[in-house]
Amino acid sequence: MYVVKIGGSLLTNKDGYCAPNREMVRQYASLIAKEWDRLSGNLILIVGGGSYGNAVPIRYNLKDASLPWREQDLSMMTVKMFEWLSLVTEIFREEGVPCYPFQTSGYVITDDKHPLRYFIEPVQHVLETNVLPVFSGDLVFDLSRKFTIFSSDNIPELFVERMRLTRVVMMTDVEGVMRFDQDGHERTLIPTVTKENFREVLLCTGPSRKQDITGGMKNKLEALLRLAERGVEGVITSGSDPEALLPALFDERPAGTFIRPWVNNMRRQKADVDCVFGM
Ligand SMILES: Nc1ncnc2c1ncn2[C@@H]1O[C@H](COP(=O)(O)OP(=O)(O)OP(=O)(O)O)[C@@H](O)[C@H]1O
Ligand SMILES: C=C(C)CCOP(=O)(O)O
Repeated sequence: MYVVKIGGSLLTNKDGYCAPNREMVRQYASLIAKEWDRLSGNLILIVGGGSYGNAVPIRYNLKDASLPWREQDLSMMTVKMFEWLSLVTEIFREEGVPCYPFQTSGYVITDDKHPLRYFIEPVQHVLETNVLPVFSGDLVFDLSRKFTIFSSDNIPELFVERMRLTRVVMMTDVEGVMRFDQDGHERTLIPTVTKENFREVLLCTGPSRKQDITGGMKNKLEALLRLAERGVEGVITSGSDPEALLPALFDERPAGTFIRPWVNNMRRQKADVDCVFGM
């Protein structure tokens, strides 16, 4: 099973308000349509929040339940997110990819931002039907915080216990995880993240330079590190050319930053997991 997250920085104008880049969505849809025989039943798609997921909570004070939000606005994150998921589903359908959108607050409950209970069985049915499951972040209900904003970067971890994930690819608006020189001008790509260097690489990551409330590159890398210690390969790479998707999914050493797992997925059992990062 492969999971690809296409960043909101690619599929929307991230500094706007609910401003989709329909042409980019269509290009990804058409590429996946061409490869559908190979991908159907093996691929889960996640779309980033972009100017939906990161702008709506600011407009309606829903970034955090401690803010003065209004009850009549509680629905707005989910309504707008599902508008975005529906648009993606519609474009994929027009291009010949059968999709099914999942609304995240309907199947996940968190406690202090961490997923506590979630129901993945319907996703397995969608995959068995050779339909592409499509996910996004959302406002989700939280036992200790009332609600929280759940990033699309954290969706892949919901599948790891139930499915044998091979690789999770995150396509975004930079080449991968970059290291900046001291005056912040020169930057070089970090090609590989391992059990040995992940602490140092994490120090290079930070928030997004665009409108973003979920932690930018840092949250992305942390999510992929937790997956690495469950035996899942991770890739962070540029998706400004949608043609980069297939090599990112299938090449042994894809462009961008490769996060090499430090347990063997094939033999992985709970007790085997060598957790040095966070699970
Ligand atoms: N070390 C780093 N290397 C590369 N980018 C970094 C680094 N640290 C922070 N960033 C920022 O992280 C951004 C990518 O994260 P961001 O969450 O904005 O992307 P996305 O996943 O495409 O969007 P969305 O979260 O809306 O889906 C980059 O554009 C950059 O501004
Ligand atoms: C999508 C929501 C609700 C939050 C933001 O999501 P992300 O930009 O995909 O991390």
